[in-house]
Amino acid sequence: MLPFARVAIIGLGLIGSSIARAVRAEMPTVALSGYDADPETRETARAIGLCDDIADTPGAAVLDADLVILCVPVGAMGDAARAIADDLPADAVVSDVGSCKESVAKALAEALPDATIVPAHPVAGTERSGPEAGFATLFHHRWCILTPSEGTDPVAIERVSTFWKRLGATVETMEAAHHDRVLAITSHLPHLIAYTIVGTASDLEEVTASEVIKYSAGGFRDFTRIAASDPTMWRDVFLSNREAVLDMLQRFSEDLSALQRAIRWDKGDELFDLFTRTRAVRRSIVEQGQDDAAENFGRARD
Ligand SMILES: NC(=O)c1ccc[n+]([C@@H]2O[C@H](COP(=O)([O-])OP(=O)(O)OC[C@H]3O[C@@H](n4cnc5c(N)ncnc54)[C@H](O)[C@@H]3O)[C@@H](O)[C@H]2O)c1
Ligand SMILES: O=C(O)C(=O)C[C@]1(C(=O)O)C=C[C@@H](O)C=C1
Repeated sequence: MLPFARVAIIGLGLIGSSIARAVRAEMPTVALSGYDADPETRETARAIGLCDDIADTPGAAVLDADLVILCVPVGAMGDAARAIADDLPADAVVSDVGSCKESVAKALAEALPDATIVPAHPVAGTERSGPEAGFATLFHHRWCILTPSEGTDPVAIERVSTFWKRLGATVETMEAAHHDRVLAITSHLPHLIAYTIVGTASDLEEVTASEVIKYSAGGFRDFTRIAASDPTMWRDVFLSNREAVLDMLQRFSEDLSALQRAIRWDKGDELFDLFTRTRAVRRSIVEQGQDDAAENFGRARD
């Protein structure tokens, strides 16, 4: 049985459009409506037939929905929720896909005090954005983390969980604060490091900077992919998950200083031991079959 019959997607960028495509592929009888604040994005969504209906107002998009998913940058979640408040059906479940959960849960609860809210975070994406960047298989074999607050209707949680499983994801539930600490180190800090290293390289003297581009090899290239990620989305992530990111950054800086010392004082054993430990981490990730990112990116570009 389908967990929902009428799904409204607010925000039709990479994640919203991927959900729309995945719903079409996996649950074709579900009625899909969509809305995006950007008129050009709405036009594109109509032109590519992303949903059954692309509304011109957020209220019109959610009028008949039994599931509403907010797929906007985390800093815009509160605005997007306020914009649907008057038209949201009383029995609709509201969810989101934000990359941080505590701040979003607070914004949604304030904007929609009477709604049933089941926050979610599909841990899957690419550096691209917009309605044409999405693809139906984005969530296959990827985690989707639900962070419902205490007292949330278990039936609503189960329905949202079933929805994500139908899109190919593996679902896990955890507390929002814990989610934000875990993702601070596994996703947010890596993006900060990528933005920094590419920024540093591009600030080098003119000749060297052009050589950096010309000779960029595997490692740096991978950083440039991550550093091409959407500026609005990532500005919002860092400002919304401030405490956890600053804490992880402090620990990272201390470890980086230790490495700096090891290089300065010729402590080869320290370097070797660390690199041996990190190689084991990579191998265990590959063994668990979690390294299908490259495959996903290949599909994204087909
Ligand atoms: N990109 C990723 O890798 C990824 C992965 C998982 C979760 N997320 C989360 O998904 C959300 C969307 O990210 P994305 O990558 O799809 O971004 P995107 O830039 O591709 O799309 C966001 C869309 O939201 C629209 N929008 C902004 N404010 C709005 C509002 N108030 N009402 C309606 N539409 C509005 C924008 O016009 C844009 O089309 C973010 O919260 C992000 O943290 C992103
Ligand atoms: O691989 C990428 O391009 C991503 O940025 C995806 C990624 C991640 O860090 O893993 C980015 C942000 C999300 O909230 C979830 C997934």
